[in-house]
Amino acid sequence: MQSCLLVSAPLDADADAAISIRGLVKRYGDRDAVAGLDLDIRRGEIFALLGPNGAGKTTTVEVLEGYRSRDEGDVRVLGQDPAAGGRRWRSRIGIVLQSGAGDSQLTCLELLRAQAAYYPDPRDPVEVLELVGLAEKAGARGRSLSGGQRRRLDVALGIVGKPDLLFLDEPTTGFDPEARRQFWSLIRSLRELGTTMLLTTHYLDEAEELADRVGVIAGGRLVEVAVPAELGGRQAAPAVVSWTEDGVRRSSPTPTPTAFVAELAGRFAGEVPDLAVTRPTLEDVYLQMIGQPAEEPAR
Ligand SMILES: Nc1ncnc2c1ncn2[C@@H]1O[C@H](COP(=O)(O)OP(=O)(O)OP(=O)(O)O)[C@@H](O)[C@H]1O
Repeated sequence: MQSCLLVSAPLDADADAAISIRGLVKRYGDRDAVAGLDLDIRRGEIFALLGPNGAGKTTTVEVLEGYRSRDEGDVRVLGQDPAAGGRRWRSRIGIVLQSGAGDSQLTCLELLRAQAAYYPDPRDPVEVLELVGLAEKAGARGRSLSGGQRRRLDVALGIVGKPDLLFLDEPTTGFDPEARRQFWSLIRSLRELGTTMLLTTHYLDEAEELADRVGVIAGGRLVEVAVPAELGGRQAAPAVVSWTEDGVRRSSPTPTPTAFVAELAGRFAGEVPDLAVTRPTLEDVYLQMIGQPAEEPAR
């Protein structure tokens, strides 16, 4: 039995993973929007899918949600093929789309109650409003909410069914910095409750802050999957030590920054002016991976 599993594991989707994808292909006409994608997302994990516009993120996620057909490949979401997922399977999945239900005439609580009625074992709508920080807006109509509050309502609607797996599509677009931080803390609370999350985002700091692992997709292919700190060999990349000397900003890459700084400190006999030790950011390695320069050239 064991040897059989070992032989077949690389080819077959993993039924124990929250999401397992093998050889996914989706074509629009003669164009491959997704061109042979393999990925496993573990239960309880927060996974961020990164990629430039048109990379294939939405197409992939829609296949996983059961809203888009595929041309090739084996896909399992919570152990089911989403193309054949029934009502019971769907009730275990939550989806937070880019544009939500914020314009509704119903109040927040009414909306949540209506949504909860579709699920066999929903969360208490009042508790969900508290969890997303909208308790005081229970009686407010969706259209009276601010942009950030509407997004929280979208998340509330996505989680009221107590999903095992939550899809979040660019959840914090348009948030102010404080609202984003509050939202991140909400996502962490959901993780503590055991929810697996697949997040697409264009914010690299968001991926770094939240994700256990990130996957970079470009041209319909997965370029790399790694924990954020290790993407693109970041951890092993040489540090860059920068300082100011004789009024000039200097910098030097070094594999041994501690020794380098000690030597500098000796030379300056005390504080090294404007000393900084940096390593490539997630954004640096991401832009390199997708073939973009780290900084836009001046026009
Ligand atoms: N319904 C469709 N018909 C034809 N082509 C499509 C369709 N949907 C997507 N595409 C194409 O498939 C490719 C992948 O699109 P997709 O929306 O999956 O990218 P994305 O990574 O989600 O982009 P974004 O970051 O802009 O949301 C793009 O070239 C897009 O133009």
